[in-house]
Amino acid sequence: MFITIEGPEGAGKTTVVQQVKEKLEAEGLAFVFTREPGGIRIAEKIREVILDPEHKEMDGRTEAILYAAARRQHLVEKVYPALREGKTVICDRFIDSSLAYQGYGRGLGLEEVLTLNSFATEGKMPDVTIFFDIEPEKGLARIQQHEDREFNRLDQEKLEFHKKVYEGYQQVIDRFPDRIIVIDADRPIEVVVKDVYDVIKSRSYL
Ligand SMILES: Nc1ncnc2c1ncn2[C@@H]1O[C@H](COP(=O)(O)OP(=O)(O)OP(=O)(O)O)[C@@H](O)[C@H]1O
Ligand SMILES: Cc1cn([C@H]2C[C@H](O)[C@@H](COP(=O)(O)O)O2)c(=O)[nH]c1=O
Repeated sequence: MFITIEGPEGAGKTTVVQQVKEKLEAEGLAFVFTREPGGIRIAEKIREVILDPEHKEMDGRTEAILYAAARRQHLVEKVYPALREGKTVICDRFIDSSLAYQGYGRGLGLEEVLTLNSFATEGKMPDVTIFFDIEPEKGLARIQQHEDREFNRLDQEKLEFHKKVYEGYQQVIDRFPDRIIVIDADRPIEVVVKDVYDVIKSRSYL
């Protein structure tokens, strides 16, 4: 199974996935946890280039291509080998982030970004995607409460951009209703952790 986690900034993806990971590892289950952009050396370097707040001049298409390049390398080096070994891969963000952020947020268009990514992934899509649903204002407020968090180039975009990304996600959910499971992320962490754990456990052993 290839499971992806999606949602706006500050939705709680990283926090919840970490707690779910601890629960699953305690049960001795063979899951691989990873993230995009990143997860392997080359993709982490691409991540630094994309998210560096100093790179304000980055063009939207350049951004989309860099995400797709990081995705390609991550799939080939980490995701496919794990799937071939029969492991379930849980990835924090994947193609839907590109559709929402670059396709809608940057206005490049869903079809164009899908085409670009189809080249990078050779059509590979997640088996299941868990969408952390929270209004962008609330997600941003969460991350702003934490002074120690570094604000990357995308975090620093105006609220208007994040609202477009959120609308983009709604379009993506409408486009792929069978794959995407929406979870209300505006609830206490332990409740969200339980929902995500239940989905992962049930979907991994179908
Ligand atoms: N359900 C929740 N209720 C309240 N606060 C939460 C909840 N989930 C996460 N948080 C807090 O919100 C902040 C953002 O969480 P986290 O970094 O996990 O979000 P994220 O979705 O990974 O964000 P990003 O995509 O921007 O990296 C953290 O300080 C975290 O402790
Ligand atoms: C995969 C992917 C990510 N993004 C954006 C979303 C976030 O703003 C950052 C990643 O930071 P996180 O703290 O790890 O969530 O990158 C994007 O715009 N397009 C993508 O394809």
